[in-house]
Amino acid sequence: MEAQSKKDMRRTTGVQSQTETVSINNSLTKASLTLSTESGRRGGELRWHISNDGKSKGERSLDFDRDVLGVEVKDKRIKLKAFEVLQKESLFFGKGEKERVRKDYVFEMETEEKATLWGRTISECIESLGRPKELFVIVNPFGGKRCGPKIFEKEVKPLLEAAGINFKMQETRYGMHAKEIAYSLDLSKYDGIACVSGDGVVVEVVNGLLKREDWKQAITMPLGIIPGGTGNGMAKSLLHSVREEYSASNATFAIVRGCKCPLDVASVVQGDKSLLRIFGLRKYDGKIQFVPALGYEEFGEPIGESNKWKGETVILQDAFGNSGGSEMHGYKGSSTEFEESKWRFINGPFVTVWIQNVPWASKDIMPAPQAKFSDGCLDLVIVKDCPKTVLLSLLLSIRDGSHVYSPFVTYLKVKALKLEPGQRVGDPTMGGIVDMDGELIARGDDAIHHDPNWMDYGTPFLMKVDEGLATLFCPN
Ligand SMILES: Nc1ncnc2c1ncn2[C@@H]1O[C@H](COP(=O)(O)OP(=O)(O)OP(=O)(O)O)[C@@H](O)[C@H]1O
Repeated sequence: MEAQSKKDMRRTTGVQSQTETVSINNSLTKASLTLSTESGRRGGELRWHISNDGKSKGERSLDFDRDVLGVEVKDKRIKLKAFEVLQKESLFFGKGEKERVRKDYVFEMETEEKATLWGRTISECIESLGRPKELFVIVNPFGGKRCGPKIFEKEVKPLLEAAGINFKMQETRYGMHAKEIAYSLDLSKYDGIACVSGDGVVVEVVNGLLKREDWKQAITMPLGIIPGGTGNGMAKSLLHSVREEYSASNATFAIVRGCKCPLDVASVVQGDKSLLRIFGLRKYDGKIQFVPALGYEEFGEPIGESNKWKGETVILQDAFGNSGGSEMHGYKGSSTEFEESKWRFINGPFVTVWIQNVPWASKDIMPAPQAKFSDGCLDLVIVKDCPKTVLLSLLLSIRDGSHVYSPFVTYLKVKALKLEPGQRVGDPTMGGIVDMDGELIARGDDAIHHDPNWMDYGTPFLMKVDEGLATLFCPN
């Protein structure tokens, strides 16, 4: 009989179910273990009756993919380590974002053999989901409110342990350390790199991977983002897309589950300097030239032949910021040429220009509601010069993305973009500030301290996108 059950459970297509008597909290009930195979992916759930004083109180179930971190068997007992959804009810809007809670369910089977068999079956089912087994975790102790190490200890580590994921954790010791780590890490030992940080450290990791000789392979390493900084637009964008509550533990669970999605990588070129960035040029005054994406060809004005953008030679810096010249290895930026494309332009004055690849710039600012992780486009959001009262309401509406309906906002998708920084709006003697992922990269005023790493404010920037070059762990 047991051999037969085992054989049934191991069939690889369709749906199989088996029911057993189990004891939960000293009360006997029936539980069904169901396995299914859909498009080669195995799924499964455990479902059981709840009763009180002999009266049925309905059913409960745990889906191994969506709700369970791991399983443990001891003697006749099976422990399912769950991280299950509690649907929060919002007073005004019905169902709110999904909140998860950590809970263990212990099922006592009739015999040790039955517990071993079900435990093994559940464990095999979870293993077939393609979850990571070994993770490298980078923690920025100086990100945001400097809570990275605490977030790791309290929220990340317990979930990784419950899921049986081995990890090596390293705190960054100085700026750009994450880039160095990604540059030299033995990637063959890991199934992913998780960052407990803001978006800045994730960008460093992408840049570090792209500087490697083996960058083509290295950039396929899945990256996980657990919010621990001030600018956590990526984590917010990922969780919000599936209505999951924005939290470090939900972001960790997305990594545990092992679903992946592609991520566009934007390269930014300025003469012989170059930066690779995922998204996020936040403030800019001046002129914009662009190659519109399909469906956005009517935006702006056409550029005459004589003013056409000619492109620039891409010479990247090496992993640690030194210009390497032609002998340098690593990724050389997007190779798509736009010289023959139909460039268009929009001139200022602008109040703000946002260039995003993800909808959220931080946990409560959504400048680009239409942005997609991997559509090969940059979302360009231009706030034109407008009265101060309008600007104030725009700044408020940017929290839910409704600013895009304002007549003072132009929103379009572009394939390539050239920025020519101009003077600050309202003060022709001052230049603006170019800020990327919250990091100052160029400024046009007479700053007392001029950082040698800043780009030249007067020289145009060219941005291009490499569609789906990197890979992210995502919640679904
Ligand atoms: N130990 C450290 N000491 C100083 N700087 C560090 C350290 N570790 C990382 N950094 C730098 O901190 C910067 C910001 O990191 P991160 O994105 O994690 O946090 P953040 O709070 O969102 O920051 P920001 O809002 O400034 O982008 C990165 O540029 C990184 O190089």
